Parts: sequence; structure tokens; C-alpha cells
Amino acid sequence: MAELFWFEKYRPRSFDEVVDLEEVKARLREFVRGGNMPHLLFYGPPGTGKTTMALVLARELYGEYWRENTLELNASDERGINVIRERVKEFARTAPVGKAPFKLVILDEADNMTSDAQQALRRIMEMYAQNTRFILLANYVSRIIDPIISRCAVFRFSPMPRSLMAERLRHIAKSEGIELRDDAIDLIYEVSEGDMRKAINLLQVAAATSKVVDANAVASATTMIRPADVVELFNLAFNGDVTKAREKLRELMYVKGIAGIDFIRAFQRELIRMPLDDEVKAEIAELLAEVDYRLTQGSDEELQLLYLLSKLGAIGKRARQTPPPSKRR
Ligand SMILES: Nc1ncnc2c1ncn2[C@@H]1O[C@H](COP(=O)(O)OP(=O)(O)OP(=O)(O)O)[C@@H](O)[C@H]1O
Repeated sequence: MAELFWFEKYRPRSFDEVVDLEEVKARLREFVRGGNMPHLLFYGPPGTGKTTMALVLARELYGEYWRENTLELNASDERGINVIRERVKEFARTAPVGKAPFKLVILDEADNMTSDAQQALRRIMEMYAQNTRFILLANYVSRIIDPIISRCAVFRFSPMPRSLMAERLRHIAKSEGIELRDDAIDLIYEVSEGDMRKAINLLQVAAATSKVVDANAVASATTMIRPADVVELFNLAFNGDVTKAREKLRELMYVKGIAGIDFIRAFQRELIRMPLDDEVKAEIAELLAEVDYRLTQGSDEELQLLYLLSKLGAIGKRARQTPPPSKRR
């Protein structure tokens, strides 16, 4: 079942397959080579490879026996610390299978535990230190108590850089026989903010309807406005077709449920690519920033966007009357 999700299907299974995170890989490789390691704490935003790295480490430590030697727990399980204690106790009772001298407990969402629960966890970690090592996963290191931090080797995971995310997405697209366009990668990167799980999910949803994934397909897979809609709306307003522009705007707002601020962000993205004179682009960019500001201050969305459309109409009219700079004397 898990294979239905591409982020699971393409979850790296070895250090070599893991993209980025070179320093983390180097240090973990040392632990594998030495056959020993301290407890570990991996922290960082969602979808940045923490779970992946913990599972890769398990595979590298234990080879074919990685499942037998690994216990995965979720700390936000409502049954609490007593369940964790019982499960660890049971798990630590038997010796590790294979060569490694310890078993591995991967505890997800450790930062969701209360400080009391974390104090209890620390005692559990100490109690079974002889034949278990813990890998704690967390989004925020600030929510982990000092006595735990001081007992762990701490690793920070950062949002995936654009170029590496692009590389991974291209690899997945190729394996799935999907044509992935650059504008789609730009948009996926922007929406996912370096979260690989989110990025791969977006790609999968976009690819479900089309073998060619461009920015329009990606936008359709989210509640985002499609670049094609932005361009159409812009052209209507810029060319002075105010009535049609208003109809299109209302359709997007009330039928598709797109928020005002998303319009502005999409306009800002598309503006760069629009075949317009630089001066005109600068003027529109300023206008977008103005409307953006008013929307974030809580102004009425529809009024602001209608204002935007009428201003665009005026800019368009003037631009048509003024020849482009190259033709000016
Ligand atoms: N460095 C990476 N290289 C290749 N793929 C990655 C990498 N990091 C994440 N991924 C992909 O993203 C998916 C999600 O990553 P992972 O589960 O490791 O995130 P996480 O940091 O544990 O997130 P969370 O905090 O939400 O649990 C993986 O299944 C994998 O497909």
C-alpha cells in the first residue's frame, strides 16, 4: 500500500541515495564503521529527511536484519510514556540480531512530549543504554529538555535546496515516465518550501491527470491559481476588457475559491515572464506590492482586486500609447 505514495516508493534506502545532508551522512557513516554510537537527536522542518535518515542508518547498521533490530514509536501516541516504557522494555529484553551490539529505537515527534514525559524518557534511555540506542526525531529542538539534548549527538536538518529538490523530482519523474517542465519545478519548490514529502506528493497528484507536468498542472493540484488563469485575467484587464476581467475574477474567487493574496503572489510570479517593457513591469510590480500590503492589512479582497484590474487597464492604455524604449528617440 505504502508504495502507492511516491514519497514512500522513492524513500532512499542507502546513504548514497539520500540527497544532500553530506555532513550528517559522513558522521553517521563513522558510527556504522566504528560499530557504536551515542543516542541521536534529529531535528528540523517536516519532510527534510529525518525519518529517512534514521531508517537508512538502521539498514546500514544491520543489513537484512534491520527490521528485527528497530522499533519505531510515535511520541504523540495518546497512550503516553507508559506505553513507550513497556514497548522499549519488551524490545530491549532480547539481544540484537547480527553483529551490532545494540538495537535501535526511533521515536518520532519527541518534541510533542511534555517535559515530565521527557524526564521519564530520559530515565528509560539510561535504563536500557546497554543494548539500545535512541534516535529522537523532532521539528523543534527548543522543545526538547536539556538533559536529553546533552545525552545525544544532535543533527540539524534543513529544507531541501532548490537544485537538489529539482534533481530528485527529475529522477522520480523519469522513473515514472513523466515529462516534468522547469516551470513546474519552480512552482513545486515554492509551494513546498523545501519539504520533500510535500514536493513529491504534489508531483504525484499533478501527474495523475497529465503525463506532462507543467506549472498549470501543479497549480491545479493545489488550491492555487493556475498561471494560465493569471495570464488570461491580466490580458483582459491590460487590454481594457473590464467587464470580462471582472467576470473572470469573480469566477476565480467564488467558484474556484482562490484567495486574494494568492492572486497577488501568482501575478508576482508570472510578471517576470510576461513579454512587457521593463518600465511597465516595474510599475505593475509596485502596484502589486501596494495591493499586497492592503490585503495583509485586512482590506476587502474583491474591492482591492477590482482596483488592481482597473489600474492594470490604465497602465495598459498608456503602454499602448507610448512606444517601447527601443523605438523612442
Ligand atoms: N535527503 C533526501 N533525499 C531524498 N529524498 C528525501 C530526502 N529527504 C526527504 N526525502 C523524501 O521525502 C519523504 C519524507 O521525508 P522524511 O519522512 O524523512 O521526512 P521527515 O524529516 O522525517 O519529516 P517529518 O518531520 O514530517 O516526520 C521521504 O519519503 C523521501 O521520499
